[in-house]
Amino acid sequence: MDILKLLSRSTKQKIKASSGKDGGTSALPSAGTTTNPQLYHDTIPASRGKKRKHGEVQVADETPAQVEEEIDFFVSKLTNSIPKKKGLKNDAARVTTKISRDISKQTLLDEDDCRQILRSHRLKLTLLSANKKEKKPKKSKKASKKLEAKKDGSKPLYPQPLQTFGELESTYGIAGRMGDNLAQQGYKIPTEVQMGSLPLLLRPETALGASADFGQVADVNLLAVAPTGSGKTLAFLIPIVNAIVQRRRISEDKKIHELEAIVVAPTKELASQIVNEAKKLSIGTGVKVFGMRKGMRITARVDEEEGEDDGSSANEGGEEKEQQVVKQKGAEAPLARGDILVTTPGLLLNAISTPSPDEHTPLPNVKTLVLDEADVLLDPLFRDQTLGIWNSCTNPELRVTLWSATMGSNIESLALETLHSRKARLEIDTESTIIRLIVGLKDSAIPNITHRLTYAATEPGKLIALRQLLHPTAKTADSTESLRPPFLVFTQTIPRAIALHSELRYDIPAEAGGSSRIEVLHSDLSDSERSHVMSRFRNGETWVLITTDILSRGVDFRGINGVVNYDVPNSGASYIHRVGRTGRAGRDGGVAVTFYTKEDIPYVKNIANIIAASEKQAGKEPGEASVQKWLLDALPKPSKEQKKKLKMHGVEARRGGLEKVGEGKGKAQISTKSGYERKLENNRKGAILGSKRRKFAAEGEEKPELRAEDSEWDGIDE
Ligand SMILES: Nc1ncnc2c1ncn2[C@@H]1O[C@H](COP(=O)(O)OP(=O)(O)OP(=O)(O)O)[C@@H](O)[C@H]1O
Repeated sequence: MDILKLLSRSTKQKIKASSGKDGGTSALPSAGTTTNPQLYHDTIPASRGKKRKHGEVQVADETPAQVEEEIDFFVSKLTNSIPKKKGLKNDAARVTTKISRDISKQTLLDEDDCRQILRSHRLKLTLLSANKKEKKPKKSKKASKKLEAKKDGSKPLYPQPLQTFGELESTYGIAGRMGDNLAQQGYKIPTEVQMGSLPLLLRPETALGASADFGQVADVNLLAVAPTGSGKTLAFLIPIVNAIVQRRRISEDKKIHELEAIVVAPTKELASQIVNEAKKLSIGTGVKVFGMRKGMRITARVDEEEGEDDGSSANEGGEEKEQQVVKQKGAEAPLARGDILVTTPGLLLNAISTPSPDEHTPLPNVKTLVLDEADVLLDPLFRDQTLGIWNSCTNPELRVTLWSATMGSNIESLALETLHSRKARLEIDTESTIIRLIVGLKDSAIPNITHRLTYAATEPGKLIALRQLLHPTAKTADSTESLRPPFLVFTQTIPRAIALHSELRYDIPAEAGGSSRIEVLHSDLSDSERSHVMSRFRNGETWVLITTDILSRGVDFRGINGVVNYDVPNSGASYIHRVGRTGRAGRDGGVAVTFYTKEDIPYVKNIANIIAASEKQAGKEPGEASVQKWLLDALPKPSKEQKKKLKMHGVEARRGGLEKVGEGKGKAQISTKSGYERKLENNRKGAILGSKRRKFAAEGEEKPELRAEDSEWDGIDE
């Protein structure tokens, strides 16, 4: 079925590739081709990149040609689902693994080669130290910069880059079964963030080799800033799963599961995606992964025989092997079992809360804490919840890794401070360091998508423009105005998403599936509705998904052709994450359309700058730029105050619902509260209920029931 044909009501359409190398429909992310997943592979001078032994260096560009992978958004992908039986079924995958293993049986690179390869992939690694900066005498800007680099202890690092997945086994000692699982899923070439982080997290002493002149290689903490869709999930999961597999290998009782790693993510959708990825990686390893659920008890240690928990559902009943129950929440509360817990911060914090508001029950066995979308998790609104979890991890060997495509420098210093103060509190006498890994240009949108910044003048103008994207007409036969499904549409608020959905639900002709092809997802829906909408969109039953910023971060839909910012995002970071839902894993052909009206003019310069930087990275000539220089110059620069207001409340004029076309002045003002205010209100309600509950608990009375919406933080929304 040709969706576009049906959507355009049989209007003939010529699909023009936006940026694909091979032209035609194949350049669309959902149309089938995937290129090298790496975004940056500048050439290395011929004299560089040689191994000291075994001749030629196996730089990523020279790895065996990547097999073009057919992606059909409308057919659920086999390798994306968890195979029911253990073991490799695919001979080709076995052969690939074997080849990669053989390739990588080589010695390590010297520092100079490492530097060249890291540079060619635009990887920058720096060791940051929590040592307080000393006051500097005033000097020229240049001189004082140099001085700071010395005094704050930061130092460039050139660790071994991971060049093939085969090296994971041969050089970094990951379990063979994990290697097989990676091959089975078709991973061949590591992305940049995987190249830079995996050696460090798996075997820092090997990765840093002679360059490791700092003492604390054992507890490498990492802050990674890498583009959207660049494979950060795998980069943080491989080391966690591997560490658990290795520890379990030498453990006397293999049936005991300790909670060893926690992954915190801002939304339920992202958390459940991570659970799924972790399970795929752990097949056949004995590692148990589970997602946090409301009311779950956390135990530090559980015997496998006490009941099976495949992690997909909470396990009822069961007794703890050891009396290390973190929180007793009633006999019928499900017991969380496993080695890796994936959670939103509110859910876990609730599970470990104690009668004292400043204290949480410790999680002594947790050795790795991962903050995915760390900049959101450490944003003032959610900071207390995240730091509450961080500080509850009392293991002296705790390693913390922070990941995002955007990271303010305040997050860096907050992370360093937290490491430092935690160590001081636990009287750990080692230096607090973080290795910062930056891939490409920090805080920028991916270079492999096409951006369109479209002036729609008014709200009705936006609706007309969106309909135009849905119903390409003969006049726009070059398809520059059309957008091929599947695509995502972002609005500023929940009411606007709902209103937009009801505006458009009959825009898809019945013969193309009708209103069932357009859906809406937001945090006011129940958990089951949310996961139902997600799976329908993932397997291609829904073509257009209208949503809020709840889906702007981390969520990975493999074959999305486009993103429409129906409402201008609240910040530059939000733009980067929203548009990063397309063009994943280096795929070409994604389109990001942003509508703006006269109300948005004070705020769009930021977005225009991000687009310009992204296009510059992509090597576009000034003539090809989608934002002309005159527009960049003409747009007003928002003040700090304006930016702050926008981030907190969104565009003022849009804080209600969607203005109904043709209704004149009678606007459909559905709500006057911004998402931020609603969250604050919810958090406040939650805090009041929480303190009431603690009071009751302290007095031995029955606690008041915590309602779902109070007990759980839904993450960023609106
Ligand atoms: N080495 C690889 N080769 C090919 N595909 C990969 C590789 N690593 C990851 N991927 C795929 O890339 C996609 C994006 O990965 P992932 O969701 O981890 O990105 P991310 O960096 O976390 O993005 P975001 O910043 O949006 O959260 C996934 O579909 C994943 O399977």
